[in-house]
Amino acid sequence: MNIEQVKIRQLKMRMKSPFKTSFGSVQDKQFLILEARDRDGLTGYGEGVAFEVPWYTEETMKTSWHVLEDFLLPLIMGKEIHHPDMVSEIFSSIRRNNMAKATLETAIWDLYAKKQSIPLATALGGQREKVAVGVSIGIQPTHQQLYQKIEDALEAGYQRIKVKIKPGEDIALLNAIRNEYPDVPLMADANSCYTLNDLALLQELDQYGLLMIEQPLGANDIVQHAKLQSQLKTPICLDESITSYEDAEAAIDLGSCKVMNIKYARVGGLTEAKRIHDLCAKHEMEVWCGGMLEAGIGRAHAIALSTLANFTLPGDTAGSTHYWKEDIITPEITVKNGYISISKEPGIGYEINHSAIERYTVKEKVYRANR
Ligand SMILES: O=C(O)CCC(=O)C1=CC=C[C@@H](O)[C@@H]1C(=O)O
Ligand SMILES: [Mg+2]
Repeated sequence: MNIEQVKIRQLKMRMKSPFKTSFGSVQDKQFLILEARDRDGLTGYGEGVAFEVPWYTEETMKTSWHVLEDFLLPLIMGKEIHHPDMVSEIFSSIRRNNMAKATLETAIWDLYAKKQSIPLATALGGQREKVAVGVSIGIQPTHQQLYQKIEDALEAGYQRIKVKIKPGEDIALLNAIRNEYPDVPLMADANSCYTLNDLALLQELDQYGLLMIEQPLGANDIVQHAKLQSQLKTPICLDESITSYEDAEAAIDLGSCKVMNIKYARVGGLTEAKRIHDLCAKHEMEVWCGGMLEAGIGRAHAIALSTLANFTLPGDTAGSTHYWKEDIITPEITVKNGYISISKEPGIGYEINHSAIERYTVKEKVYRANR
């Protein structure tokens, strides 16, 4: 592969309803799409998942664009790239900025798979023909509205329900859900809103039979989670804290979690996500694929990743209609009986809905390799 042209677009897409967490709310989602074309005229696509506000990680859509334009594209364009695994090595001189890196790295994985005429899932070493899917439900204005969302999700076949909790909306909320749905596979995501001072409260959550509690403590913490896990029955799942293979290694060594949420964008791309997956498999730690409220291109990458053997738990890879009136890929991603079937088409396995992309684009810029 030799990338001769890259187009970065900023898209603005309205979600069907706002997605609210302990740190903020999003409805008009703005994000990047990157198209990387190589000398043979084939194009790979990546999605930049950083939000407009740095509340999940330190990156934003704008920092991603800046880092791509000024640092990452110059390292890649016009260079011979034999395999996408080379990309993370090439990027190693640039610290962190993982979501920016993943935007370009995933486009190169898509391009690579298209060049080989194989599905991206196969290129990554995935073997599943379908992947199990759960759903993540943001904080709702009332319990009734939350129940309605849970009903809809169960009806659509989703295999587990994830709800968001925060101080003041935790015990009472889970209690209410468990009264209505005693047996539903349920987990709670705290997005780092507790500290070890909340130990007693977190221990109270043990009674609700949660599959896991996601990221209860600090977004960068690995040490305190180990202390907490040793005093909780509920398995801890780390999300924000795991930004690299080394973080995953430390969390396994210290016993900071029993489950890991792998988001390829949070760790800098599919190659690093695969390494973390393999490490977890070696240590018999189950993993699942997290989501970033992506549109179809980012979702397709996450779904391909989820075909690896140790993604044994349902991921946050809800189908297109869960968030969007119209997705930017065709066909749209559909969930049947709790599973998404893996496309046999080359690359991400979905066509790009160019007319939708054009309509949602608010800004774009083209970059060409210097010859
Ligand atoms: O993409 C999805 O469907 C799941 C989204 C989701 O739960 C999250 C996306 C982004 C930030 C967080 O709020 C949250 C998470 O922490 O996993
Ligand atoms: Mg999370």
